[in-house]
Amino acid sequence: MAVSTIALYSSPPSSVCSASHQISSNASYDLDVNARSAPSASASPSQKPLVGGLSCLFASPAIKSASYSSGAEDLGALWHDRAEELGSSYRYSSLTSSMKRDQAHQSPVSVLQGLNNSIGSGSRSPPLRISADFSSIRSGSGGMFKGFVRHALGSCVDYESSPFDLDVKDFDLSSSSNALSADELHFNMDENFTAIDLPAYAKGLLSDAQSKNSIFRDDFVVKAFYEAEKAHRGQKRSSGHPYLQHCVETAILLANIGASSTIVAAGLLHDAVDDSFLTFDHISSSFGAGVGDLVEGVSKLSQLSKLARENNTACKTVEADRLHTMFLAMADARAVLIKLADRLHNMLTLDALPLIKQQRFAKETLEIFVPLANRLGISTWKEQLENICFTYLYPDHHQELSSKLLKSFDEAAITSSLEKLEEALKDAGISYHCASGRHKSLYSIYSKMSKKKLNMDEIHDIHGLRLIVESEEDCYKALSVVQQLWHEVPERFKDYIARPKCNGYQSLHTVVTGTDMVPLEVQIRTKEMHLQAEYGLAAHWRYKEGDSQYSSFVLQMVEWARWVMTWQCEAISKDRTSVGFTDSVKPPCTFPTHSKGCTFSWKPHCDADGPIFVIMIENDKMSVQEFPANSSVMDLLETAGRGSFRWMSYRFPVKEELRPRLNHKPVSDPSCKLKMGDVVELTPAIPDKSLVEYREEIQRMYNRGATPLAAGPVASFRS
Ligand SMILES: Nc1nc2c(ncn2[C@@H]2O[C@H](COP(=O)(O)OP(=O)(O)OP(=O)(O)O)[C@@H](O)[C@H]2O)c(=O)[nH]1
Ligand SMILES: Nc1ncnc2c1ncn2[C@@H]1O[C@H](COP(=O)(O)OP(=O)(O)OP(=O)(O)O)[C@@H](O)[C@H]1O
Repeated sequence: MAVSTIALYSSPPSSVCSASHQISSNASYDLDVNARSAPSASASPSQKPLVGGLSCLFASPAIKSASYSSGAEDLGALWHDRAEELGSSYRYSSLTSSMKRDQAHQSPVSVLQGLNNSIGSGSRSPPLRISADFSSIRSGSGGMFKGFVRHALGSCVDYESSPFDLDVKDFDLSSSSNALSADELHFNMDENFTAIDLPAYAKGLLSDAQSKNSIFRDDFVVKAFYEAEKAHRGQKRSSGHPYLQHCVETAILLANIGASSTIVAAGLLHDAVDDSFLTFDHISSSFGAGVGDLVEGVSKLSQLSKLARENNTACKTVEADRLHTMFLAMADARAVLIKLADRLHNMLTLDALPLIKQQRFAKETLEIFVPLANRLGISTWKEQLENICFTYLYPDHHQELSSKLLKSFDEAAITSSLEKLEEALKDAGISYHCASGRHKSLYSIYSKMSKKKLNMDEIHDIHGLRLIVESEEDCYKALSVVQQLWHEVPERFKDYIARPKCNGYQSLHTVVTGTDMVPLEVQIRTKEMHLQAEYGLAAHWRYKEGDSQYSSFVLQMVEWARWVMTWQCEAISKDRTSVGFTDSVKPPCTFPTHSKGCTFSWKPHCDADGPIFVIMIENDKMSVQEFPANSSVMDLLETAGRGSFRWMSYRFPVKEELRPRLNHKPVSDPSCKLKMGDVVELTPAIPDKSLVEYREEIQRMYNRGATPLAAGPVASFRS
């Protein structure tokens, strides 16, 4: 079966998203990544197919606005960095907690809490390839980070005096202009649970989501929408837009890559616990532990990301690498996906924040989230994130490059070249699996120019075609078709089939002068070679990360995470099956279930000695530490202790006693085992002031030649 895909961006960029389209040379050559999407005049950015590595080329705020007409720009720039901006943006109203709870009880969602719990068994639509019973997955405490989160958020919640104060006219919901009216909202749940219970702006959001993706008509997802509305009622983002809008846009991004209803529901609820009185347990009991665990996982990732951002942790390569690994290994890979969608929407609406914060978030996104999207193989999101970061971090370079490229991007040339190639292949009787074309993204061009010290004319793959054929022989036959169609640029031919790269990468590359003299890089490979180039040793994510030496632990984990993505996201799964990847029905390695039974979490079974990465906070400084498998808190204290012999100048080591807290709770049993992503805070048992006094006392004694006494305050030290 052949699949033709071209995903391009129009110039001017206002049609970037709606220009995504496919060419089916045969009706059965369908690669409909938006299978569930309702027809929509304005496709969202994430409706672009993943095949071919799509790029969002123009990420400047103005252009973004033009591009994301389906919703994102309507939010304006609304990101509220909850933990950082609480004072300025959120406030408590005069409502007391109990009043808030009462209010919650009267909300439509309380009606739902009595619904049959089977609704909470995860997805109404069955998982794509393997059926999984999420209801059997329990989260344990369900609130490990809750105290931490509460503490961090402080007075973050802005409860309006009336949940219905918000009126649709207060918000720019132009994205809903073509949406259904509230009366037409689709759901079919409890008869007491009607659209009338929703404030007008929320009805607009729901109908808008339903018009974009039919998964928002799924009862389970609608129920999650109501719960999210209840949780965020009255809350606004920095720009004044309702917080719920962010949750819905995050969920739409997930829906548009074909995520299951469990993931979409968790996307709607991803901030519900951190920002309201809802608990993980409540979410688990209402929606099943699958959703509860995901929301908890996202919350934990958010906290770690905030810590890392505040400490600028990821600026060090080693720690950044550890963070990438930790993020993937500590949580269900689907939680990482939700966190990425959350970050993408926040980046799309970054304008509302002050410059310094825009840059801090852009830097963190580039250091942590882009590599995660790369590792998960979500290339559309990766490229959008990169391009947005580029705009904020290097506005001058971005401006310069985009103005040059505006002139040279020629997607019409790619479309016509692809058509021409397909026609010629047909005439020559060469069958192929997939033919695709892509523009290189602005940021990718910028990176390549910086890394290789090239100017723009020296980048030959700004426009590229890729052909996946059946056999090696067909590769060469197709090459000669290409050579007959166009002029080859001298010295640009590479035969990585005859001479594979060290990592095993195989493909034929040539650069031709295509239609209108646009240089066109053509890659030709078999599907086995392609799988190697996407998922194997020569995987694109590894190629893009450079020369890193990965432990088998990291490699297995990424492979696992990608497999989960394939399994859980229709679009990615179609991408793989279009080139004949059939192994996606089973994990690439025999992984056991997660300790709490979660089949989506990675566990280093194949390599039981894989390291554990732990966040250590000592003297208010955060670091990511690596420990061998099965290490305990005691082992960590030993390591920390080694760095804590503070007064070596006294010629005897004095180590302050450290009081560890594990995930915000005092440690009662230091032999307890550390887990990936644990946060260990080390605080001296002795207050700072006393330490100074003790130090002076010891110094005095030492000067007098006396032995430090074991009695009194000095007893608090142990060497
Ligand atoms: N997945 C994967 N792709 C690769 C690898 N090496 C090269 N490629 C692809 O091949 C393209 C060009 O590779 P080469 O022909 O070797 O070109 P180059 O010398 O690296 O640079 P240019 O010729 O300037 O593009 C890259 O843009 C990638 O798309 C690899 O190890 N893995
Ligand atoms: N000629 C091509 N045709 C179709 N897709 C391509 C082509 N070259 C690369 N791609 C895909 O485009 C996506 C974006 O790749 P990107 O342009 O960032 O890097 P690259 O071209 O693969 O590498 P480099 O920047 O080192 O040349 C990836 O999914 C990649 O596999």
